[in-house]
Amino acid sequence: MHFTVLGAGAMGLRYGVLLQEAGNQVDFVETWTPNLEKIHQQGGVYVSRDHQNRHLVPVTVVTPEDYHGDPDVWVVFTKQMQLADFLSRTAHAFNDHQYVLTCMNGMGHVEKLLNYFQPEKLLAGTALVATVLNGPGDVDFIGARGAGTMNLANYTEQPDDMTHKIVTELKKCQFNPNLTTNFRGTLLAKVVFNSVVNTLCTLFEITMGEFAAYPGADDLSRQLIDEAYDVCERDGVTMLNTREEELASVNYVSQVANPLHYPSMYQDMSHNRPTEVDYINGYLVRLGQKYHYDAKTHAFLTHLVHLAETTRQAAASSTSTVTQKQAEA
Ligand SMILES: NC(=O)C1=CN([C@@H]2O[C@H](COP(=O)(O)OP(=O)(O)OC[C@H]3O[C@@H](n4cnc5c(N)ncnc54)[C@H](OP(=O)(O)O)[C@@H]3O)[C@@H](O)[C@H]2O)C=CC1
Ligand SMILES: CC(C)(CO)C(=O)C(=O)O
Repeated sequence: MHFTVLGAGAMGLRYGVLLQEAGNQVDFVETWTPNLEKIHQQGGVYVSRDHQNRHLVPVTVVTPEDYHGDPDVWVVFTKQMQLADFLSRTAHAFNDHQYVLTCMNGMGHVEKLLNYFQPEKLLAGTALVATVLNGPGDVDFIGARGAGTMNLANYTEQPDDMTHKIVTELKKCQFNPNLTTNFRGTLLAKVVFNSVVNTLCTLFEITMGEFAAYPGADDLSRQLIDEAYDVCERDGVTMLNTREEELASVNYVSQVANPLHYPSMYQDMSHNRPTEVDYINGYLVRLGQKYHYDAKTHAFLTHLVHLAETTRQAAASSTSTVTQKQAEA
């Protein structure tokens, strides 16, 4: 099959490189110039697994404007706030027979994708796998091959032949895909998970294992899970897990699967980039407001993340002003 990956960052590279290794034709489309330039200059991307075996994998990557292929499936892995720009710049290459698959965190992407793709060709899901971009053209797949899992569902909740073909290719890559027929329940399970783990680990600059080792972690998780479930249930979503199962999943992924991982939100915060919090905790707050439900803890955490972003960005820009003045003196 022919896959084109929109976003050659951490997760885009993980999916694209493994789909390519499984025998598919894979192209990448990227808007981040340093990444494009580095990959062109190196003749590919450096791939490691758990910081080991760093090796060069040849990949084809171009800007949206230079892309004129016609893939069977688009695989979309941008940050939520980058997606609208990616889509409008690549729109000339989209058509009605193409499928689109995304496992981005947060909510907001589905509506944007539906502006370009047929509802019956949209598959979305979640990826319980950690990946780190060390820098342009250099990616680290965290966790042993086949250790992670993913869930996916058709927007229409009606799998067709192509859905099964896509699942077969994902299986070959050992992504362990679980196909469900509950679209919103599948996506929101990960939003709830990320609203606890990504947000708290980011605020306290700790790994998932350090969070789970805190004796009060279950109390913190329960409060956020309860509020999130109160919101989702008001919206009529059939959640995949019970509240207790969701807590068990937070603990399993944090203690066993990825104890040493700093979630992707931390990776953004620590590099003074904006985070996806408005699409995770912020999404739950806005959804609650539709039903006059005040998701107070999620609102508070959303503010705390923005406060930390603002503080860090102000500190970074004052350091760069001082450095510039020293250079000029
Ligand atoms: N990483 C993970 O483990 C997981 C991520 N996801 C989700 O997948 C989607 C894609 O995320 P992900 O693949 O992590 O993100 P990316 O690796 O694609 O993010 C890279 C973006 O960050 C910015 N950036 C700038 N400088 C650097 C640098 N030195 N190193 C890395 N990035 C830099 C660039 O954007 P700019 O120039 O605009 O700053 C770049 O486009 C998101 O929705 C995410 O939540 C889901 C599961 C796991
Ligand atoms: C790897 C995982 C599951 C950890 O929360 C993730 O989604 C992230 O880092 O954003």
